[in-house]
Amino acid sequence: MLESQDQQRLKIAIGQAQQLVGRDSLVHVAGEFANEEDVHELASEAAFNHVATLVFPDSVDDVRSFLAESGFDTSATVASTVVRNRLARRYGVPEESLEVSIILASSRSDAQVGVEVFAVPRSCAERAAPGMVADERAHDWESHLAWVLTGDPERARRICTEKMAMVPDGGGYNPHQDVESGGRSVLYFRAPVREGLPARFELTCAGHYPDVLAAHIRSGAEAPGAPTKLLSILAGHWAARAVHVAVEIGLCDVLGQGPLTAGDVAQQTDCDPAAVDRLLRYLTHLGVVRRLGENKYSNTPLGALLRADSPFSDLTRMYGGEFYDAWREFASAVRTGHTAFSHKYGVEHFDYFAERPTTARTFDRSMQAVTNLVADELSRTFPFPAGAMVVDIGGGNGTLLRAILRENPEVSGILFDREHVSCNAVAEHEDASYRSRFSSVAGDFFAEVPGSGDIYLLSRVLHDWNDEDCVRILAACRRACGAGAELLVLERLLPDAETGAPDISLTAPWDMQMLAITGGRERTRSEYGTLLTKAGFRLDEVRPLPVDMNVLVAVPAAAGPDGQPGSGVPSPGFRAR
Ligand SMILES: C[S@@+](CC[C@H](N)C(=O)[O-])C[C@H]1O[C@@H](n2cnc3c(N)ncnc32)[C@H](O)[C@@H]1O
Repeated sequence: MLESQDQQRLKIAIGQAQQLVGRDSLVHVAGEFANEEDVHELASEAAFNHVATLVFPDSVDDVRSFLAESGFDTSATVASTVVRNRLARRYGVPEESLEVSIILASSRSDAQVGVEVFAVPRSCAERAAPGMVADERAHDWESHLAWVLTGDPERARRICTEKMAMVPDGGGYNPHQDVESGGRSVLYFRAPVREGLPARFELTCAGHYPDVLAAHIRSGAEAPGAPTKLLSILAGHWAARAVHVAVEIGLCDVLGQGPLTAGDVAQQTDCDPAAVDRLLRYLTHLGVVRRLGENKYSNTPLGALLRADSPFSDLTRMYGGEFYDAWREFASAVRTGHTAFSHKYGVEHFDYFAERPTTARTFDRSMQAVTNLVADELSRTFPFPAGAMVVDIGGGNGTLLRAILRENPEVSGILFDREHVSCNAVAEHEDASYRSRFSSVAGDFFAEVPGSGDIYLLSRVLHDWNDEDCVRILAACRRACGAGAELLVLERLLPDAETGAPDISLTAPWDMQMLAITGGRERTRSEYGTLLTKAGFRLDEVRPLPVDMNVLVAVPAAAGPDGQPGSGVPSPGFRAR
């Protein structure tokens, strides 16, 4: 069924499309810029194509039926990648948890009246991110107007930004669309708000224009919004502090019991009512909480992640605690190349944890936040073969190994980590159903790692270390593993420079975290390939995982480290596929 809000949304999109069809539609939306000669020229080279909107039906067929009843023919459904990615980022959920379909529709009476509908089944949206439906309906972030260009895209881009006060808002190239014309390029803009029209514009044209796209994406950072953007960057640590304080005072825990007023929250957290009122307003702005009727607040999906039962609350404590204090010394890290952490505490962070059991536990739990998001997908991508022995090197408290052992009842696992970490981990797995298949070994991965493995895991270990140390860790794995073993390296990847695409992933900020805290770095695929080769492995393939993570699959090369023959005990030759 289509709820009345969605019916209304589709009716509005159809009405706008009917209104905009025709040669002068761009002039129509140009508002105070409608008299510019250039705008008229651009309008003559830009055919209105569609109005896009997002709805939450029971099923995609409900959208088709509604459009058919409204006099529209619909195309085959296509899976969306761009809108799905944006929604996943906005709500902090894995992309895989969202089904987003695209339905293109054109009016039977005038084929130029086009509507593009993004449809997310309501049950899927509510399951993945409770509150998404209401948020999207309230803010209308995904609606846009689209034109197809026949003229020069660079000229069009300049007219839009210089003559129509539009702000570049990303773009892309899809080689799979319009294949016979060399693919399709898309430029996105944010436009001055015009009463009743979406504030996002899309210009598309056949062909690939890498220089135009690069200039457009670059200028997004330099556009008239730059001062505002700079101010919000400078205020970035206020956001991190506010979220950290929300965790410290247990704000999201009390809101987890149900909607509360600022006064209730202040009372239950033992804080100043006026200050909490203002904090809640800022947390609303950040999307952590949402304001309901009767001056009550509730957690958004983001706020729910900050409750004490979520490892993200431990991550927040780490980032807002020792790591935040270390970041004050970031200038020293940039000047010397040595970690800000060691400047602050006089010792590197893993040694610091070894001396402080409580902080170490918080760190180990904090690692679970991301590991939980990738563990299931890894188990799905690699059906670990029955009888295999999985060795998780630097496996922390065993979250990843636990997911693998639960999912694969015929698989056994060894958790390998430093003494203080593996001791804690054993206790955590004591009552688990897979206990008889789980063992924990303490040691130092620079010296030696367990030798009986068929599949070795290095999850978010290598990015903690410099190249030289990585080769030492990998070489220890290479010495331990037999010819038929496999090594799975889980890491984020920096883009290889030659793609020229802007890096909007989480990898670049995390590279700074590695510089400040661990002394390691994030790397490109080819940089990991080089390290693996040096240690006697061959990088075979890379597969994506949620939250910008990847699994790099490597196998022992014929020669061992630095060209020496491998010396590991031969394994039975299990393959993780
Ligand atoms: C960033 S954590 C990753 C934890 C886990 N693999 C995950 O992905 O959630 C890095 C791990 O390496 C471990 N580690 C650091 N130095 C080590 C060493 N010399 N030998 C063994 N483990 C070490 C740390 O204790 C920590 O658990």
